[in-house]
Amino acid sequence: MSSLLKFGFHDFLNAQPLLVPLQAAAPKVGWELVRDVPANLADRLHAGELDLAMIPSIEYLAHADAYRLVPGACIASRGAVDTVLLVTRGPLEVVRTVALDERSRTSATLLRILFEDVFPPKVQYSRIHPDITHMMRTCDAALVIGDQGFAVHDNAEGWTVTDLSQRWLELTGRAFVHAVVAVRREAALTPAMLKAVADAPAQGRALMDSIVREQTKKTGLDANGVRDYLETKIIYTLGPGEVEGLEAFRDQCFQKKVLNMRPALEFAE
Ligand SMILES: C=C(O[C@@H]1C=C(C(=O)O)C=C[C@H]1O)C(=O)O
Repeated sequence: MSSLLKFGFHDFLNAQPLLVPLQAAAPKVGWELVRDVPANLADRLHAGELDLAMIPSIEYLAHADAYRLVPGACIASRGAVDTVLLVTRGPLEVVRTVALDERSRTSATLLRILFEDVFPPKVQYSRIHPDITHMMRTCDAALVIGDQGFAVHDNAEGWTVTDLSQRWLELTGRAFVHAVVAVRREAALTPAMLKAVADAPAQGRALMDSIVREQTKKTGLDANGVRDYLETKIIYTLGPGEVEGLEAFRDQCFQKKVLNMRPALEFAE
């Protein structure tokens, strides 16, 4: 009897509609869920400590030779997502230093792609703990992802907030794929595992009332806001439009030399 596969997942609000059904499936399909922040999950999958994981999409693209995509589920958005935000004080042309949320890999890359021609040359990036007050005290701008994003919308400091997914849509006309489920090539997924991932978006939708109730309690956010975010901002199904968005991101990364090849997307089966 083989041991349980280790399946890494982040714990942001946006992950809950996938995380809840995948956790419920664990005893039946034989995986153990491991929680960590997205950047750490990427490093742990790369090191072979995890067999599969929801990782930043740039990490899948950068290591496509070692991974396959698990079909059916992702974290994507089309237009304003509300939680992947560039916060700036003053005009963009004078930005010299940018604090990057240390948990992010995809949004940090998207930021460079979107703002390369807008920021003055030689902008300095540093990865730091996602505390917006600290970030803005130490840098001219900050990239915030995940639940921390909710806190910056109505800031009293007069900061300008730019939604990166909205910018991406304006630039490309496409959805943006923030994170995907990647599996190491040597790990074999059973048909039950593949089905559990593919079914997770629909199951998450069916469980939405209880997820909204629980997450409202946990985060202290407004219940309608939580529901709107999970039901209308985040896209959980990796469909043809999301695959096109991921390919467009890959192509932009290749053009801007963030990637040194244009890997074909290969799915686990
Ligand atoms: C939509 C979001 O996408 C997240 C962004 C990630 C990244 O920048 O690497 C990783 C996981 C995603 O859940 C968010 O942060 O709210």
